[in-house]
Amino acid sequence: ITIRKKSSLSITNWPLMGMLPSLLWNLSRLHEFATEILKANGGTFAFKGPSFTNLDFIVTSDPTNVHHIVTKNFSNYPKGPELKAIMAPFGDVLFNSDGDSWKTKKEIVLSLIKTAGFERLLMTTLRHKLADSLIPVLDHAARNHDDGGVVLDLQDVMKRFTFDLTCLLLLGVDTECLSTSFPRVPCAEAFDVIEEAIVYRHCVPPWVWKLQRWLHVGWEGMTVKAEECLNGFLEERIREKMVEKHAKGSSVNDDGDDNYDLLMTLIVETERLMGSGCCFNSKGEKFVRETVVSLMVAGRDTIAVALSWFFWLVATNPGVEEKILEELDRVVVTQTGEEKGLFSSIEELNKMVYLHGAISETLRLYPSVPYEPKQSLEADVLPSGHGVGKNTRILVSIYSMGRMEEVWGNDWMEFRPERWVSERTEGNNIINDDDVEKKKICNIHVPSYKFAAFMAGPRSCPGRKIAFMQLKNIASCVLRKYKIVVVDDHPVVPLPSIMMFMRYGLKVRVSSRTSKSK
Ligand code: HEM
Repeated sequence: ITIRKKSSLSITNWPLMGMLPSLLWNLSRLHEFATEILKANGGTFAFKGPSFTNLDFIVTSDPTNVHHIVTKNFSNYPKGPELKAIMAPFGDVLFNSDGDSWKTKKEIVLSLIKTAGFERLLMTTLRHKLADSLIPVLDHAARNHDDGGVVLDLQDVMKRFTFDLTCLLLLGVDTECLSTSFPRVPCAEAFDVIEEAIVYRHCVPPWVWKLQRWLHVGWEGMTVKAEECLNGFLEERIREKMVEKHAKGSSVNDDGDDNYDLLMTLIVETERLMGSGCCFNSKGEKFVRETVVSLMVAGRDTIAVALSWFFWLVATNPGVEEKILEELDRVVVTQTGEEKGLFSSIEELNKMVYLHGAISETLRLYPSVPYEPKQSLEADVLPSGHGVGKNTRILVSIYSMGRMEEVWGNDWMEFRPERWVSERTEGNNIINDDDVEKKKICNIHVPSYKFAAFMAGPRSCPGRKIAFMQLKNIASCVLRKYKIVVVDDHPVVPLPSIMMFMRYGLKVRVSSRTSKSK
């Protein structure tokens, strides 16, 4: 794929200030601005910061460059020390680790989530949380629909839902953020404050936030308190589990896959790595806590924002909504004692090919993680011909990658799940168009350096399968039960952030599909 240079759109490189004025001017529409610049410059652009700072970086959306950076020359492009400092409020987590520390953490994380036990735990926890919290909240909103209706911020609902779900999966405790009273939950709020602090640190020179942290003022002052709150919450859970482990003695983890306990497994694995009883000291406890935080960061907001964009795209594309509902009517057949279609089995999820396409299409246009930061170790030359100096910051714009005409065609701006669906006929027989039995409908595979929502190479997302299981189950349950209507004139735009949040949330009204409003 060669990305053609479209026009001469460029950014003025001012003496002393470099290109910073244009960047600041366009900050509120950062993703769009980056995409315009990248399209006009063949997919790669060298940004010059003010001459008195160290703010130069290269931004790219060129799949060939991305393949080079994240796979072929992976060892030359770690996350780098700057990201580590920026993300320090979460601790020494997987996302900001490099080298051996990353390998150890990754191995442990994979041993926790790539198991049949975890998959089963996910399915039962999801079923329980859908029935006990998401549906009651949406039912409550739908009951008042005829009286003008309750306006819900669906993004907030999804964030609360995924926080509860993640804590249940990882720690075995229900934080109950999502209920009709929309309570304030300190550990969830602390998590949000830390995330915002990380965005803030990306935007100001390091000496500013370091000084603020030292003085305990501004965002940094709030962040110190938030870290204490989140760490206190996690440490309490870890200590409880340690006590349980010692009470159980050698029978620990004898429950098999049916009663998988992720925190217990993590403690056992940590002790195997660092020695028995290590989780009672600060080093072992820190390792366990940081592994839990890594999985909270990985699996909470990524899912919440993907669902928010999905519901918005579906609500504003009635043709797509109709096709998803048709597919769900066809494939959701099990009657498990509860309402039909409330919760789907793995076999049913696998048959939701069009829904899978709609979710992939959502992530193409609105990837939960819009940028992937890297920093070169040594000088290099990218396949596009751009020179990379030693210690140069690189930003892969995943958002712009989903909008490149050369990759997605000239209808790249359209939300078209059909892009991801292939209808092959079985055998060589020419078949009738409506001979569905013989038609093999499946999803089209797009290489991960083109569809980069889950990134590519050794650091690609190991939670992709789990993510689709969650997204499809939540999406199918909600769509079958409720019609979602976005409030008139509600502005839906991305927040320029490390996560693809909607700036003003997603204000909607919901009505029950079983009532007259279907
Ligand atoms: C829509 C959902 C999701 C999306 C779009 C997504 C996307 C990504 C991306 C882009 C990365 C690379 C980030 C980086 O290197 O900075 C990543 C890494 C990762 N993801 Fe996901 N993710 C999703 C859900 C999940 C879930 C549900 C889990 C686990 C339960 C998970 C676990 C991880 C882990 C552990 C990493 C770190 C990999 C490493 O550094 O080697 N993700 N994800």
